[in-house]
Amino acid sequence: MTTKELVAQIQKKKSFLCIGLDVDLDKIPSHLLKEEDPIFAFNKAIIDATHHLCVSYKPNTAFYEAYGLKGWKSLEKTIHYLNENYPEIFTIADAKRGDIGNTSTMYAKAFFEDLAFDSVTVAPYMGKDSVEPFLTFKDKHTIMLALTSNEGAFDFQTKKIDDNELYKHVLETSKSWKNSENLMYVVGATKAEYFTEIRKIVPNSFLLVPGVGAQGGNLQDVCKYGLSENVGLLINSSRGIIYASNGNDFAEKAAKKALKIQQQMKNYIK
Ligand SMILES: O=c1ccn([C@@H]2O[C@H](COP(=O)(O)O)[C@@H](O)[C@H]2O)c(=O)[nH]1
Repeated sequence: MTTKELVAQIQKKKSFLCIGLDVDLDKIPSHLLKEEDPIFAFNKAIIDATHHLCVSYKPNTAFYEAYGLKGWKSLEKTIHYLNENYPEIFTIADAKRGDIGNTSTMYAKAFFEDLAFDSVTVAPYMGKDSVEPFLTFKDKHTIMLALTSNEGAFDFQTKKIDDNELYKHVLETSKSWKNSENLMYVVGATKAEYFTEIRKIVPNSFLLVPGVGAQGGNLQDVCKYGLSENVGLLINSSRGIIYASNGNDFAEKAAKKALKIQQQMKNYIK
């Protein structure tokens, strides 16, 4: 998917919501456990109930890898279901990959070609040659960790090197990489006070913003400091939406939560 198509969806749906599909078998309604593939059954119901309220879904691959081959099959079924039934949705594999060049190429093939995701999250720690292989794929997007939502972000990301914080070096340096137009960045909603500085470095890039809901990030603050001319934000909520209920009404309750966020988002879209 191109960035232009993503922006058009945001304008059409008046939403920049990304729903996280972080499926934990201990948390889903017990009646689904009788299904042949409970993870896929859960995802399908959530997607069917919420697709009109969001522009993106983000399965975190950890929640699938944890169940071995069966989990990977559920991930594959989920991305196929999305691509076949809701091709307008921007899909994110939250896998946080990145390695030496030839290995990164294989990661990129796995997520962009085999699974056909629109984007994948990548860690910047190994530098240019670990990220550039992802950037060569046309109309695919590489979402690089910049300033993460967790407390540990302060261990390294905000430490100063030559008078500037590490996350600023990550943003600035990555702009010079080949095909950098295919980059987006992860910035945590819990770090709203940093968005002004971040926008000075990447005024137009899309930012994937996790941390609203269960982690306490605030949608209003993120919008105040993070919105760009093209909206430029994908705000993610996972547990706050998908586990709104663990009864028979789980999908309906998830849709209610998503609607509440979308109703706030529409006020920010011109
Ligand atoms: O900085 C980051 C990067 C990734 N995440 C991921 O986003 C979701 C958030 O889930 P919630 O349930 O809405 O808290 C999850 O998959 C994280 O691994 C993040 O939270 N922060």
